[in-house]
Amino acid sequence: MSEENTLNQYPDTEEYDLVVLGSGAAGKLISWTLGKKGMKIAVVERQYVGGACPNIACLPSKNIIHSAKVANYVRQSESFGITKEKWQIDMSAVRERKRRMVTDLVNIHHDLYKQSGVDLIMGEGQFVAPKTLSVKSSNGGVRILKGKRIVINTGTHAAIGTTPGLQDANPLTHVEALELNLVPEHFIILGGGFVGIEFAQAMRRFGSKVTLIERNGSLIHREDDDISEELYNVLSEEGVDIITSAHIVSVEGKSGQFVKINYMQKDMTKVIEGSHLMVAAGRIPNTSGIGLELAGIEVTRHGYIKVNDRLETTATDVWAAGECAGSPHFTHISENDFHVVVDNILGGNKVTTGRQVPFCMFTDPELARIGLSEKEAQEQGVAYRLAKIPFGAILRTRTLSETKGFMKALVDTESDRILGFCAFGVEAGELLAPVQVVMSAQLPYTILRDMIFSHPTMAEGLNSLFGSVPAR
Ligand SMILES: Cc1cc2nc3c(=O)[nH]c(=O)nc-3n(C[C@H](O)[C@H](O)[C@H](O)COP(=O)(O)OP(=O)(O)OC[C@H]3O[C@@H](n4cnc5c(N)ncnc54)[C@H](O)[C@@H]3O)c2cc1C
Ligand SMILES: NC(=O)c1ccc[n+]([C@@H]2O[C@H](COP(=O)([O-])OP(=O)(O)OC[C@H]3O[C@@H](n4cnc5c(N)ncnc54)[C@H](O)[C@@H]3O)[C@@H](O)[C@H]2O)c1
Repeated sequence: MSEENTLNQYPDTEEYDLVVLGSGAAGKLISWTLGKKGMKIAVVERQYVGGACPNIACLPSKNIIHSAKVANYVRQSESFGITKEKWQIDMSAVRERKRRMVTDLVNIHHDLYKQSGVDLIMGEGQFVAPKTLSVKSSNGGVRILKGKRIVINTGTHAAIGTTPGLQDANPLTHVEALELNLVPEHFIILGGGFVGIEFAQAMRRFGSKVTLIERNGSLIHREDDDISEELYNVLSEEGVDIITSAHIVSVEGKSGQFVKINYMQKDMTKVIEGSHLMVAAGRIPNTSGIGLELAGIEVTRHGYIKVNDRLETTATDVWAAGECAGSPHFTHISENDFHVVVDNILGGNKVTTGRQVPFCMFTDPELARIGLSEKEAQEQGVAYRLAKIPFGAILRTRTLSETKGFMKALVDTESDRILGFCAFGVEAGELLAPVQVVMSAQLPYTILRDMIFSHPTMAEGLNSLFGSVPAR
């Protein structure tokens, strides 16, 4: 549709310098940054002010996971010399702590929108023409917004799949699981990836019987085998039942009452029954039904918005950022997408190519990784020297009674550059940062080997790890 036709069809169109569809990590930061520079900006958000991270994903899940960790400490308190009489889990109070945090975070977001002068418009947005969106609010009102530029940051949602009976079982996703006000009797989780694993440990620590079902031969199957095995051991020791190589055939019952999972494992038909069912089987981009085709915006085979390394879509002056653009599914990456888009809107040429993608899975202990894994190095034919030490070798872990796990580093055989680092142990996520800095500055591993770190801190482990790199 031509610009003239659009204006004829929608005479009340409101004009903006920039319209952002979806207020995820990238979208909100782009809007606040450019809003403060004087651009006239509208952000369209249908439900979650600030996006998934503060409302239904990273932060509330880590809040609940921390309550579960406290429960675990209380359970083991005698081993720390603290005796207890009676204790119990009050899931309503657990949920209340999480809800208070979310409310505080949402209020902070509202303040930041006000300070930046950005119009936050609550409603469901969809394209009706190039760079033109209709926004339907919950009270039925419709507004038409046209942007000189558009950023799409609509995120993803949990994939439920087409397994017979699964939809009808009303399974929980992470959204509903974070709102539980009781401890499920038997919590079954489909999917042994990040979401499934983090929830499995937390719910077990609250006292549920937990069964984690994964279709691949191991948990987080893309990681190195020693990591998957150690994780399996940690979860099993805590009493999580893990079923791998399972093909779910059908589901019966309703989550919250009674569910029955019929599955095949090694050509055998098996059944598992429980009280609650959660699906954590991957993500689907929020890109269908939003009129992308009316705006010249193409999607990939998997429904992600097609972008180049500047995050430009197939339509001029339209960018996509975060998960909907197929960027790695982490908040810090969506935040990095914000830098790429803002830089490009302001005339720069920042790209996504070659950026670091660190991650931390918030099990206890944590799993953190940056750069190449051994699997990836082998697949790519990259030669490496391997250093690996148990977490028990770090004296700090002894003071905490948290000696489980190990860390390893891959160092280039020709130079002293660090190719990859992986830690599965207490505070692993915090150990990632110094290694990343060294990698990013292209410094030799010997910097970490020889650095004087305070004693007794976890960082001392980096002296030991890099002290064990085989000589060239
Ligand atoms: C349980 C869980 C835990 C996680 N934990 C972590 C973690 O610890 N660390 C980490 O880095 N990552 C974590 N992630 C991933 C992380 O949440 C996402 O990568 C992150 O939120 C980035 O999302 P985004 O910017 O792409 O968009 P989102 O934050 O998903 O925002 C998209 C927004 O667009 C809105 N929207 C969608 N369609 C429309 C429409 N048509 N009209 C109006 N609004 C619309 C949505 O309501 C939403 O608010 C977790 C994910 C899950 C599910
Ligand atoms: N700490 C963090 O940073 C964090 C935490 C949670 C989520 N996330 C992000 O969110 C993304 C999505 O997480 P996720 O766990 O939903 O997806 P995922 O892709 O990480 O894991 C999904 C798992 O479900 C399995 N699966 C799929 N269908 C199945 C079926 N029918 N039966 C059994 N198993 C099945 C897959 O094989 C896979 O192992 C993650 O990849 C990650 O990027 C990050």
